[in-house]
Amino acid sequence: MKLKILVVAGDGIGPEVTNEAVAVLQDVAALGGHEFTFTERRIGGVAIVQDGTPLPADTLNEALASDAVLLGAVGGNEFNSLPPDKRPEAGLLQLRAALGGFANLRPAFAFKELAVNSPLRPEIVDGADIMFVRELLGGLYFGQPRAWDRDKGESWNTMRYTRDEVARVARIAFKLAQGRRKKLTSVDKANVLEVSQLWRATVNEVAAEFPDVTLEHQYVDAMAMHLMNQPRNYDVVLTENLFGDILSDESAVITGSLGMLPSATIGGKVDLYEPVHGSAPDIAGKGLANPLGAILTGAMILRLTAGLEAEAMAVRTAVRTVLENGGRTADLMRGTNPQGYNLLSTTAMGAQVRDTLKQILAKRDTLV
Ligand SMILES: NC(=O)c1ccc[n+]([C@@H]2O[C@H](COP(=O)([O-])OP(=O)(O)OC[C@H]3O[C@@H](n4cnc5c(N)ncnc54)[C@H](O)[C@@H]3O)[C@@H](O)[C@H]2O)c1
Ligand SMILES: CC(C)[C@H](C(=O)O)[C@@H](O)C(=O)O
Ligand SMILES: [Mg+2]
Repeated sequence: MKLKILVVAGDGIGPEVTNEAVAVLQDVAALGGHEFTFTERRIGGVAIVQDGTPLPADTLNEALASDAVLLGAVGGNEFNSLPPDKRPEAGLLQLRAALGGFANLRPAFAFKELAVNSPLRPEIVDGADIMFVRELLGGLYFGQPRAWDRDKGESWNTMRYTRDEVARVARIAFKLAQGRRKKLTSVDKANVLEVSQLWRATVNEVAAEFPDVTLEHQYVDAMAMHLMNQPRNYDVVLTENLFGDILSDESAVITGSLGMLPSATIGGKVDLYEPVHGSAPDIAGKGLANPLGAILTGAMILRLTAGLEAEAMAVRTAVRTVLENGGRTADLMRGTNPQGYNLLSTTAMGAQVRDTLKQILAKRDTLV
């Protein structure tokens, strides 16, 4: 099959981790006789410096002409004094809005090999497998008005949702739950916010279309606690933009590292793929970044945009096998006795995944 992928590697560890994801996808294409083409464009801080804007028109045009966009990360400390609409992060928000994907799927899967990395007890995290569905185009991120009136010493952001915006993302979450363990937890703050009351009422309405799915509601503050106490209780977790941002990073505690988390954004003109983590300025350029979140994001491209389910599974199996064999980036060493593990750089981890993947795909071909 043919696939045109735009790579916007961005800032910090973005280029380091996307390089590894692209190399994995190139191997999948070569071994399977698929034609994947990769184009690179600038976004974020690197684009501010070189083009004067965090989302150059040329990047956006290329994105709109692609089947999928793979983003590394944006942001850096040198931009911290800029107002939000001028920062590298603004380029990412503009890209998300232009591509139109509103359902951001953030799976948090606890590989059992990494249970020891979690500060939670292994018996709590082992087997946890949550699909967060984060609404990505509404809420405080995009609501108007937004401003900081320096003279008055007052600032505003607006949390706004329409019924249709909630219903369309809820339908995606219910459909995902139907294909999984048939449980949906919708997270809001309906005890305080009108927006959350509309959210909850709309989710209840949509639930009537999916009678086989069990729906429960949780307040976001309690959910932050439940996630740590009993992560295995959750299947699909649906929530609005900012709550989803926060809870998905929290789920890094379950998976052992933020560097393990992939994401895919669907429902728009072009699918957008990004690991959940940011540009990690504290470790950028040192070969310390864990590329597995980006590589698993590549697997989501294979599954969701390319429809190559077996190849997506093979990538995941390759990741698991490398972990089983003791391969660890530095972030995955935390909490472990280093003996018995191989400390790998970003590129060495990518290479191990690819070597293992080649073996898996070669075996599969002999079986077919
Ligand atoms: N999608 C994105 O582009 C995105 C997402 C989140 C944050 N950001 C931006 O990134 C910048 C840094 O933000 P932050 O430090 O709060 O969050 P971060 O996700 O960049 O890093 C948080 C912590 O996790 C570690 N970490 C993150 N990814 C890792 C990986 N792959 N391997 C190993 N360790 C990893 C970092 O070293 C750091 O200690 C900010 O400008 C922020 O706005 C961008
Ligand atoms: C960088 C920022 C705009 C982004 C978000 O808040 O959506 C990030 O934290 C994420 O989780 O993708
Ligand atoms: Mg985030």
